[in-house]
Amino acid sequence: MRGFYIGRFQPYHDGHHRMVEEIATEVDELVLGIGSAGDSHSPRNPFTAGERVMMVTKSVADLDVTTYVVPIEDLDRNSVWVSHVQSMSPAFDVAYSNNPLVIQLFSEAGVEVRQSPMFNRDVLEGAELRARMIRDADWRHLVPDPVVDVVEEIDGIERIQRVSDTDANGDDTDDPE
Ligand SMILES: Nc1ncnc2c1ncn2[C@@H]1O[C@H](COP(=O)(O)OP(=O)(O)OP(=O)(O)O)[C@@H](O)[C@H]1O
Ligand SMILES: NC(=O)c1ccc[n+]([C@@H]2O[C@H](COP(=O)(O)O)[C@@H](O)[C@H]2O)c1
Repeated sequence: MRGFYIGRFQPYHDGHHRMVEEIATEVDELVLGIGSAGDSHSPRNPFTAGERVMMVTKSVADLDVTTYVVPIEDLDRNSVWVSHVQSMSPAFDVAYSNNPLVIQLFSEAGVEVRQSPMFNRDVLEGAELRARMIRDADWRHLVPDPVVDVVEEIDGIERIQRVSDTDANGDDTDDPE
């Protein structure tokens, strides 16, 4: 059986990784969708699709499941998003998500959806990780080790601090959703 799990992974963190580890116990193969793949260099989406492909690929390398990492760009039309996903991904039998819109769209399209518990959500949240990166607070213990390496390789802290400087870029704030 093949599963599908999509996130923006800005950045990929230990909450995502816990979810992937749980999914790996239920499926033979797993497609990891890099959502909002066209977005980067903004406070909410600082990292490119390619950079997120590196974070995810290196983090799941040791898991006992075959994985495929597939960037998926956003569409203006929610009603055809599931078809768009299916056109970009290896075929899958079950989708995993805790995102209400994603759950609704897959369910309406007749795709089985499974949810997982939220792990340590007070800190394991992308917005919290990005806020820590911006203010130089400790974030490294909240992500898999390969993500630290990728952020360093791409000079990601300098990037997120620069694009979050409201004097330089006030049009895409990272306010809580
Ligand atoms: N701590 C967590 N435990 C379990 N699932 C999580 C956790 N954090 C996020 N998820 C789930 O992972 C998927 C992808 O989430 P996403 O990439 O938006 O991360 P996020 O931490 O919610 O980031 P952001 O704050 O940037 O929205 C969603 O289904 C989300 O509910
Ligand atoms: N119409 C669309 O393009 C559409 C609809 C639902 C989800 N998505 C994407 O799926 C991903 C869902 O991941 P999150 O759970 O991280 O929000 C996001 O990148 C989101 O933009 C896109």
